[in-house]
Amino acid sequence: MLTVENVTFMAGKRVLVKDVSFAVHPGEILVVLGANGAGKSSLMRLLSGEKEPSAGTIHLSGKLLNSYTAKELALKRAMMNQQNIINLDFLALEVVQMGRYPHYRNQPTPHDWDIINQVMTVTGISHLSERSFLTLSGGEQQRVHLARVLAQIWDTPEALLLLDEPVSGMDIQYQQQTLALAAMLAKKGFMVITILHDINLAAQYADNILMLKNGRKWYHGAPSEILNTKSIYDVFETEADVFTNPHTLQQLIMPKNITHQILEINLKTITT
Ligand SMILES: Nc1ncnc2c1ncn2[C@@H]1O[C@H](COP(=O)(O)OP(=O)(O)OP(=O)(O)O)[C@@H](O)[C@H]1O
Repeated sequence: MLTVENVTFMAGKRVLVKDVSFAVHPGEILVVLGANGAGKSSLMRLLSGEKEPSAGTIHLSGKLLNSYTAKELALKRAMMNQQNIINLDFLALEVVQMGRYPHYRNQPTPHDWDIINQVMTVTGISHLSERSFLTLSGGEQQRVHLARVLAQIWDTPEALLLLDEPVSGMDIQYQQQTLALAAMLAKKGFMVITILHDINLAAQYADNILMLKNGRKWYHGAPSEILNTKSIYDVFETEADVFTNPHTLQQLIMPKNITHQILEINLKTITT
């Protein structure tokens, strides 16, 4: 279980995360939503142990997150960052292999290779294994990074999987596959926390949603409880219609067309 209690994070005098509390249980997929600059990535950096809270505590499996050694943490949580920059000329296979580094000494064992092959299959990148990472498209690179992160924790159920905008560069097929995979891992006992910008994907795949605004927890609960016109306006300052999909009973969010507002602004600029 992951327990976040009254966590605040400051960079200098700037408050990026303010007094946030929530818990995630094994088997749960939590989606973090919020406007640009709301503090989502800052929160993820705290949950991964990359940054320490300025106040409050984070416990992973009952132990204070910051008391884990780097090696222990590498076996208990994996994080896919928003920007994964690799400038060296590695093969896609070598990038995925990096995810297994914490598990072996000199060479990957047959078990490690088995996992590397499995994660490359489920992320649809087996055919890219001998390609130079630098020559891959944005969406392909993202899937290679996802495979690398999955390789790290694939054989550790109850591990914490942190995904910061994992599907942003992916086409609709891989968006669905990636989130279905995350949901499947949650069902196997992993704790999955993912930042998404697409509220419809959140409605489709989240067990719970955490909506942040100005670094604070604004809403937290099941999609059916918290996704509505008011919460979307509160958090995104955007008017949207929220329907219920008659087949799945999940929310469908349709932002209102605001072309007329933009035209008004442009018109004013042009005529002054
Ligand atoms: N080191 C820092 N020093 C000062 N301000 C920072 C620092 N890091 C982030 N910020 C600011 O804190 C706010 C939250 O940033 P964060 O990256 O967590 O937002 P986010 O919700 O992930 O946004 P996005 O959706 O655009 O990725 C932003 O306004 C950002 O400019």
